[in-house]
Amino acid sequence: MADSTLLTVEDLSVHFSTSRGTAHAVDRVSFSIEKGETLALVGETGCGKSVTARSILKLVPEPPGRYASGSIRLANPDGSSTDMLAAPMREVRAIRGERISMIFQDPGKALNPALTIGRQLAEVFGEHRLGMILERAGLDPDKARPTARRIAQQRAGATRRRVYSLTNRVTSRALQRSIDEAVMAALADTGIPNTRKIMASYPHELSGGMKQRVMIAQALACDPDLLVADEPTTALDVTIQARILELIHEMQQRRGTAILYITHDLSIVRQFADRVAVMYAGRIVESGRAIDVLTAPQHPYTQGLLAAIPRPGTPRGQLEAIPGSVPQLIDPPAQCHFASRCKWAAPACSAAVPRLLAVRPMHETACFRYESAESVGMPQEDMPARIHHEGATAE
Ligand SMILES: Nc1ncnc2c1ncn2[C@@H]1O[C@H](COP(=O)(O)OP(=O)(O)OP(=O)(O)O)[C@@H](O)[C@H]1O
Repeated sequence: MADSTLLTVEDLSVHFSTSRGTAHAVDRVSFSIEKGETLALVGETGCGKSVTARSILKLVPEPPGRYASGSIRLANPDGSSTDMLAAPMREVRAIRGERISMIFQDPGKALNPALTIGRQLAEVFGEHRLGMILERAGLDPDKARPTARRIAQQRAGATRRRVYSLTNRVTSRALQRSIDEAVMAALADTGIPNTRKIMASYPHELSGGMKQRVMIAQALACDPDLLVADEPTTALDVTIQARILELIHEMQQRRGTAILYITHDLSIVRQFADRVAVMYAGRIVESGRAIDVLTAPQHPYTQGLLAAIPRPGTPRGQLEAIPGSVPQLIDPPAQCHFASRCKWAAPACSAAVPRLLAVRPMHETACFRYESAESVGMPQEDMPARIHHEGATAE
């Protein structure tokens, strides 16, 4: 693992047992994330983005899921690495929240139904942002650190009497005020009005959009090395979306956080991602720097996705949608999954799985058009013809 690499996913396959057979939700996926960079994972619904994201935190339910192959290695500060799939659960749990945090599509899963919002966020702040809390309270970190932890625990459920038995009353009040202020500010940052009322509420008392914002505030407060954001803003209106993206960006600047951003929205990729990986039917079919993939896409699927984006001034009905739908993932045949939807498909495409091949530095695509006929063992006439795309430099 290079010094600058934070996470390396290698040959990851995740299968689900279903009554109809084995669903190959993620099929031999490899990618890496550098420290501080934003990698966007894009693709249509059902192509395996969320399962990939959950695998990083080892959150795929087993059964029905199963990690069929691969490793997910997180670089440690001492130069070693932890394979999230092989590490003991105790170690995986310690990494969740502390080094990798996740914003889920469904906020319900990330919040504890039994605690008020104020209490669960206080715990996160007490655990992960203690330095900032102490500074704001005007306290000496060396003396006040254990006290602050206890107070955060108390806010998160321990008994008041126990905390007061352990702490000095004045320090305790200053800290509690500081934690509450930090929590309120974090909630207000995500556009939540009336933060005091929200802090006193339980998750079930909040709307979906409100819960989503609480979860985002919680994930950002963890100050992780890696934030995995799975369509974090889909349920939110456009102004709030822009604010959330700004907050994520601010944290990245402050902390050097790496981000895996999962989205359908290619305009977000354009604005925020350094690199992009395009997934189709469980596999990565193209990856590269965002600018290269967006301006000179090489895979017919990526080209189709980009052609389907509505542009200002495009008359209705003139958008090029990709014909057909994502194929079955149950016991899939060993072939290019996109062949049935591809206008350049040739016999070679149904005979084998295309490998990811560099078409220029840092830009790879899995399409037989970039293979030579000899390497695939096909007659030239059975190979798909290469096409030239505007801006492409690959021959
Ligand atoms: N618990 C499960 N049991 C069976 N199949 C599952 C399970 N979870 C996911 N899958 C399958 O894995 C495939 C990938 O799903 P995934 O949620 O990763 O897609 P996605 O690209 O994130 O889509 P979306 O954008 O809609 O979330 C889908 O075909 C889905 O049906």
